[in-house]
Amino acid sequence: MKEIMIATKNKGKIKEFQAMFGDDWKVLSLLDKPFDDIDETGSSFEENAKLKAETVRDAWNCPVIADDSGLVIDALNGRPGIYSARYAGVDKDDDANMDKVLAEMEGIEEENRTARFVCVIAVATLEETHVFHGTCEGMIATSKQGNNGFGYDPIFYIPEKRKTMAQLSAEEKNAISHRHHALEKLRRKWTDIFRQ
Ligand SMILES: O=P(O)(O)OP(=O)(O)OP(=O)(O)OC[C@H]1O[C@@H](n2cnc3c(O)ncnc32)[C@H](O)[C@@H]1O
Ligand SMILES: [Mg+2]
Repeated sequence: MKEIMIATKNKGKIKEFQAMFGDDWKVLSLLDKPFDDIDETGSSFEENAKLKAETVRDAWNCPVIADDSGLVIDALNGRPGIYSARYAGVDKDDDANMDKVLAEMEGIEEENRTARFVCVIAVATLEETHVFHGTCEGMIATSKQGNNGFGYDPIFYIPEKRKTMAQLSAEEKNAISHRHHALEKLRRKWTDIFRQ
């Protein structure tokens, strides 16, 4: 089976990448092969995605993919943005992060609740690094709904589906998500990048 290393410790991302790559691939992550936490010191999704992919590539000398993603809310001037994982202070407390967003969005009218998920995938080969951007448009709900997915999915409402991202099945999310769109762009370049 073909293997690909994704420099992440996020179980939600790992599950989605495995589903999107399919059964021909074994998706490996930093949960399979431990790596010290990487400080996300970049000032954009792109910088942080590159940082994660290149740090692990340099350490292990093999091609590495990384994903930096987050929620961009218009009414909050783009916050939480690159700080999505640590928005409420403690790193990766999804409930606290969503509560903070819901509190900040209180009283904001429906038409001003527009937001998007952004995903930047960086592919660091031994020679160079490529980046691919994907977005998914939606609105910030007024309460949490649904149990699927991860992160901010319960408060991300998709008007076309009349559901939050967390109310979609994994298949439905993986057909429309920011991660899906970025991965599709990578797919189109895959043979150029890996020459295989
Ligand atoms: O850095 P790694 O190890 O990959 O894992 P992470 O969780 O820290 O990932 P990021 O630094 O990219 O932070 C992204 C945060 O944005 C949120 N997020 C990203 N993709 C999401 C998705 O598909 N659905 C809901 N929330 C998402 C989620 O809260 C993540 O923790
Ligand atoms: Mg992170």
